[in-house]
Amino acid sequence: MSTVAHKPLLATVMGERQERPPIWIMRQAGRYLPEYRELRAKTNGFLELCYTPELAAEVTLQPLRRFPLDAAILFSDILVIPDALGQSVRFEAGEGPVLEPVTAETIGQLQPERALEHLAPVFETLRRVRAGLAPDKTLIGFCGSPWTVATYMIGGRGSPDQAAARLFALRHPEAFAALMDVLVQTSIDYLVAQFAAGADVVQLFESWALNLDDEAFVSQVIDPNRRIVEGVRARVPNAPIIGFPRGAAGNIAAYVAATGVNAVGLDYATPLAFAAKHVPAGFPVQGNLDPLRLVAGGAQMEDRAHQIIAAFADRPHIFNLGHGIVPETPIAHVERLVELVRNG
Ligand SMILES: Cc1c2[nH]c(c1CCC(=O)O)Cc1[nH]c(c(CCC(=O)O)c1C)Cc1[nH]c(c(CCC(=O)O)c1C)Cc1[nH]c(c(C)c1CCC(=O)O)C2
Repeated sequence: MSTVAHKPLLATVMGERQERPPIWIMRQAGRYLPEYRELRAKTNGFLELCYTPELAAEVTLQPLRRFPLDAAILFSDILVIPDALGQSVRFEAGEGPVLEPVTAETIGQLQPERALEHLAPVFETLRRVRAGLAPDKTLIGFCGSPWTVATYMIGGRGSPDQAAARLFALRHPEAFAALMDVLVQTSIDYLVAQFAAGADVVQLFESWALNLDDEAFVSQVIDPNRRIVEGVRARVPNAPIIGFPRGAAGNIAAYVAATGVNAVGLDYATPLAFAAKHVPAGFPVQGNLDPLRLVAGGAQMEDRAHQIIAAFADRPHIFNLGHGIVPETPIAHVERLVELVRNG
């Protein structure tokens, strides 16, 4: 009889409090690591790296060779979905992603029927990572949530206030609904295939959950995320799902109550006392150290990390940053943080 290895991070997502919080770091594979920069310099572009399973699997595992993290996260990007739908997506050095914006007229030209085949290398990456990962480590897959992906598809790039997409949703409600339908359905298929390829947990990155009034928050964030959770669970019963609605602020309780996610990621601007009060007792949380405290290190990092651990000591808690690690982060600070979370 084979025994299934205990995965502390997966167990925490499923509602089991651990002796010490398991830890992973958003964007843990990336430019703060010299071995990532070295490998990246040998590729022709960021998307090529995402679509080359041998290299993407290697990059996924790099942070786990350095730090005793509890999870690996698939190395890919949320913008492989628009790319798979046939939209032009480029990553310009120093500029971030640049897309050819969709319009009310061109949304009908997206090609959801070709998306999964285009994403086949991602599933191969997951199978390779699974094979190279210790049995007690959790493998996290992910996708961008529909609203966040739509902000890039409509605006053509990142923006401080997502004005282009917010206005589009108000002026072209039917075209916007059609776009969200395509994104919801493609994301369900994509996540189901990630589970089939070995993911233990998936995270929905709703990085632009801010700047929405509460009506738009329901229609643009809560409803699409709930549809994804329901659609995935219809095909993968009890699928473990973390939602990360960055900037949800006062909408956090509604997000938790209505989407059906198992655990909620908190951004670093969410007050600890607010989260403790408004996320129901016993509900798993993830977060939420300011990434700049990890850059600064020392007492600024350590004291706050202890506060976060204490604030969530009475519930299942996954330690993480409140947003992605930044390239300037010293590796020694990451070592110290992981050590502190594991051993105090
Ligand atoms: C909004 C968003 C994107 N991508 C992602 C989000 C949601 C999370 C968040 O809010 O940070 C998610 C993402 N992007 C990447 C991962 C890999 C897994 C991980 O280690 O967490 C994940 C989970 C790799 C990446 N995605 C990107 C890089 C850097 C590209 C490079 O190596 O040149 C990496 C390692 C590029 C990217 N991709 C995106 C932007 C805005 C940029 C440019 C900004 C930047 O460079 O940091 C879109």
